Amino acid sequence: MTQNLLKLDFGAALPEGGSVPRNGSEWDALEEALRDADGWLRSDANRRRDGFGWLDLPQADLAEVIEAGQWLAAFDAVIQVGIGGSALGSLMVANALLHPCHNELSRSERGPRLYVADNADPAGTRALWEMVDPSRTALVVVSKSGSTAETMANFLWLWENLKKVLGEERALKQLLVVTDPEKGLLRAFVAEKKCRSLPLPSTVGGRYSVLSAVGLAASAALGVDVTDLQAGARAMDEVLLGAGTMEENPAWLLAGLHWLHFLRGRNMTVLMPYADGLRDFTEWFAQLWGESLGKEGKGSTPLRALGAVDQHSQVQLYTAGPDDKLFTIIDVADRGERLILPSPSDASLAPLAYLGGQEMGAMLQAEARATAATLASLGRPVLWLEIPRLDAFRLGGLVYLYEVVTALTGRLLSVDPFDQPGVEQGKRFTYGLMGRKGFEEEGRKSTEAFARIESRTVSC
Ligand SMILES: O=P(O)(O)OC[C@H]1O[C@](O)(CO)[C@@H](O)[C@@H]1O
Repeated sequence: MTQNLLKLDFGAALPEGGSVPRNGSEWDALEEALRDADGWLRSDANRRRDGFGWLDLPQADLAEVIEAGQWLAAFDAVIQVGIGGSALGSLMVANALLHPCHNELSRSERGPRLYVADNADPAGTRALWEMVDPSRTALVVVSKSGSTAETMANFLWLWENLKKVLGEERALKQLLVVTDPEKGLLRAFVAEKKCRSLPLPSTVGGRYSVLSAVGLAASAALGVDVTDLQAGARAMDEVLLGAGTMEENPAWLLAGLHWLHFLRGRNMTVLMPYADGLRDFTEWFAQLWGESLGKEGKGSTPLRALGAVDQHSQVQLYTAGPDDKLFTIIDVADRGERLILPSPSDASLAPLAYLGGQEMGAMLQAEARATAATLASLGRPVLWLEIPRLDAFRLGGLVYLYEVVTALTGRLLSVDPFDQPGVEQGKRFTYGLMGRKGFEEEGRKSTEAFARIESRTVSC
């Protein structure tokens, strides 16, 4: 039974551009491997293991999250402090479902403005603080580990300033902490201060946490129907559970095609939605894909693109550069918004008559089709992923789909899609360079390694 979640056209993404090979072929072997990978992902043995907890989020009770969202909605502004998986999810949901204008922070007619402090850049943090009225602002600090330096730096500075303006007692009433239910520095802070908190289940990894309080609390405050978002993920899960071939199962298909193109040297994947609202979906995907699969020298590079914007920036490379990419063009069939273009009234603009009477969204869709057709005509592997409209239900489905695709692809690559050991060295070097006690050796090693970089210089 279709759930009207999406349509995925893959005719031009089959290796060698041919039909689906059968009978003991590479495709059959791959399908078998995907069946195993799916079994591994959904096995009872793994279900409670670290990293697998996101599979349960579509069924989770959202009462606490919705209550927190209602509490946050009473403020004029919500500052979410977090980085990576502790920020990208909220940004993606808010920018997809509310005012999808990629040059401005999310806001909704009804709810508060959402500000996301997701970098330790003093200019950004100061500017953000100066945009809000502290007495009408809630601070939401999100960190699974509770110790990420950038998040803690922003939290310390914003929390101390909030306390300075409001006094601790009142400031505590405007604070929400989202972190591990048992461990970590922030959990200790909650215990000490008895402030509001929501758990990020310990079996859920940061980049797989958008359908938890991490992505949903602020989204709910802005008026996003988080119940519908979750229902979309559940509907996608039902589709995937009921589909036992690559042609029926969009997760197996996407994971399988990425694998087949890896083997053929295409280790970059371009996600190019033709909708401003999905710009941050590509940012969210980039962390999910890159941090899950980039291991042991394997993995594929996620390239963020936005249609039609990157037609005027990257498409030259996509059409005439190296044939090392798999493309996914995402289109939204019904954009809701309609802008009919006027016929030019100025004589000098007469050559634009072809635009007159056109609907801008139809033009954007024509551009999406034209880009996909161009790539296909050049033999570049391209997928066409179409969602009926960009609403909470479809976004929930898309999010869950890509989480499953990423986990299955990790299994095919024989890497652990749920850890990220490669990020730790940089953090230790940072602590060393900042003079953190116990990291002296890391500081020395980092300075030594950096000396190689600055051993040769040209400056002007
Ligand atoms: O939620 P935390 O623990 O602050 O981590 C933030 C992000 O940093 C990382 O650990 C990478 O350094 C990501 O995996 C994670 O999403």
